[in-house]
Amino acid sequence: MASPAETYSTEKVHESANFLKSKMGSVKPKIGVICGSGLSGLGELVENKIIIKYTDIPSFVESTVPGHKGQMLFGQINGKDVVCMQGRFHPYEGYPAWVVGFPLRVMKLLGVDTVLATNAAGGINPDFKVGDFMVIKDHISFPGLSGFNPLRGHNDESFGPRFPAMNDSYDKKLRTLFKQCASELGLDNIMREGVYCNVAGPSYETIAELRLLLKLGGDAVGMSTAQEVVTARHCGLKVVACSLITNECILEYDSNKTVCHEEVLETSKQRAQKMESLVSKFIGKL
Ligand SMILES: O=P(O)(O)O[C@H]1O[C@H](CO)[C@@H](O)[C@H]1O
Ligand code: HPA
Repeated sequence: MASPAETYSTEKVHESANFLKSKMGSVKPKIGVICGSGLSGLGELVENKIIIKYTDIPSFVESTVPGHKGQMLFGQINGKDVVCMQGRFHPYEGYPAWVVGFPLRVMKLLGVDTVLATNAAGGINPDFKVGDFMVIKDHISFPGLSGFNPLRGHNDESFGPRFPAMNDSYDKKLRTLFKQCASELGLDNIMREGVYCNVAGPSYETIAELRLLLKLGGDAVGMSTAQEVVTARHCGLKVVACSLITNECILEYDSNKTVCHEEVLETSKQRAQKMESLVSKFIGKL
């Protein structure tokens, strides 16, 4: 079993990438896909799959969350070479922020230039419905704002600058293309765009916290993605990201509803096929 490296080192990221290069055969991925909770089915789109368990990759850690398979796939989606993370790492699993972002630097070294991240998220915006897709326009990362930033510590200049800009994190042209693909598939009625609030988890939010997120301009909430996006943007990868709204956020004290991970996984299962069609079409157009 791979154990988490104590601190980030340039050698370790090169070691992981070199290991993967020795396994990925003739695949030359320019596109990296990250599967969110319950969305591992996106990996089924990968043809001529080469499968590598995270636990076999030097300096990778374990994926411990149900709905995250914990393996890296190489192959083709809709004719394009891809690397696909079937499962991601979350800060609440106990991993430092840089460990959560580590695979993005590995992807960069593998030749990736565009990352498509997916996630499961709660819908804060009252107009959103369970089962909607939300292309992410921007994020608010509460862990990031309070110091849990994947770039904290020594800056590896070989990847990017000490103070990278994040105002253009979610690529406008890719967002437009993603929405256009949704239109072509007749998914306009479930396609939204909005701000993803990244919280630390693993407890879901209180009503007062959700009301705060709504007031701050958040449309959806989840416990991932921001650390990956910050790491990706730091090293110049383009990013497009899509949330699946898997559950309603409870904003009223007299509600008798609640949220649980089983509901999250169930919604993901129900929407898996639509997400797969959308991702496949989008990748085909990159
Ligand atoms: O963001 P992903 O990995 O899709 O998963 C989301 O679903 C889990 C909670 O149900 C949390 O891990 C949250 O971040
Ligand atoms: N809150 C936080 N993370 C989540 C949620 C939620 O409601 N749904 C899926 N991931």
